[in-house]
Amino acid sequence: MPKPLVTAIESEKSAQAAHVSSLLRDMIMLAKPRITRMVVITAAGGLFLAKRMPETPALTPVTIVSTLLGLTFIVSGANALNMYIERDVDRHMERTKNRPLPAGRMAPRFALWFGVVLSALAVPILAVGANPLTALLAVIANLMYVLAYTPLKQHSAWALHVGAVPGALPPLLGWTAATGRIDAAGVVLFGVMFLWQIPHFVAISLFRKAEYARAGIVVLPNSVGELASRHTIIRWIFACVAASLLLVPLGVAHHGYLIAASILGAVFFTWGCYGLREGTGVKWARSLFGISMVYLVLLFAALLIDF
Ligand code: HEM
Ligand SMILES: CC(C)=CCC/C(C)=C/CC/C(C)=C/COP(=O)(O)OP(=O)(O)O
Repeated sequence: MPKPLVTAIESEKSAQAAHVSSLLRDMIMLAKPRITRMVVITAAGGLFLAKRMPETPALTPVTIVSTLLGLTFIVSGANALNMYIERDVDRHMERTKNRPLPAGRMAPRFALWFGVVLSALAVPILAVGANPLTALLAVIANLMYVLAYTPLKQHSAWALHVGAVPGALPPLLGWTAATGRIDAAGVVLFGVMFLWQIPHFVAISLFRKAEYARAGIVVLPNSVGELASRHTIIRWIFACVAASLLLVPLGVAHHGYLIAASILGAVFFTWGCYGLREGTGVKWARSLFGISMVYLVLLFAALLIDF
């Protein structure tokens, strides 16, 4: 075979390989992998915590794998559908403009089908591998995120409270996957997650308020102002920390958790209050966002380790 033909075939093959790997990267990007991973960690928290209850049936590997896989699929599907709906809005924000759809690397129909297929696949996995209640709640979370939260973002800062419902459901889904029931402790886990999301996102919207304004997304700092937003952060951190302690009287967590949750809560709350000082601007808001992540990871770790 003459050399130029071999070279042409090889370069064609390497172009195809590059195309496949870039498509795979974009499919992963559609799923918002870091948020999805964190959501699945909170679901795993609910699952393993419920296992501690004496009346919980033994957790089988099938239940564990189906719950975590089904949730990964349904959350990834929800994220892809959110990106499909927001493909034009995402073009206006620095943080989102390089996503596959606004950057023009992927056809919108592909993202739509990717989201629909992943979400649909999750339903039998959750219904059979865990139970129908878990599948039903997961579908509600998916629909609320895609059809209620996502369009509402353009119209009202209350979208945050709507989006916080699907965001808070995963630990309860972990709980129902293990127990087949909605119990008080599962509801408290839902409550902690719900309350945590308000300071998490108000902090983000403080350091990205100009971007959100440009994209036409209504966020608290642009509707009620900076100071009121900082007060909001403090109130919701307080409620979140108080709710986290309720797991102790409910008997699912013990002294080790109580100490850890109190210390973590005190740090989170103190840092929230620090935002009321003169001159704490974007840098503080960014640090509070970082602290919100560390708080959540360590709170769930303390819950699972407990002693
Ligand atoms: C209404 C609820 C929520 C809203 C509006 C929201 C919004 C956001 C936004 C806009 C970012 C990007 C921050 C930036 O870099 O500028 C972000 C990051 C993040 N969020 Fe949330 N979030 C919510 C709920 C959640 C939930 C429930 C979880 C998980 C349990 C979560 C986990 C994360 C993680 C891990 C990151 C960092 C991701 C990264 O570095 O790409 N969020 N969130
Ligand atoms: C079980 C199930 C299906 C749960 C759905 C859970 C889910 C995807 C939670 C994330 C919560 C959330 C509102 C994220 C931000 O979206 P955004 O649109 O504000 O973020 P963006 O601006 O980065 O697109």
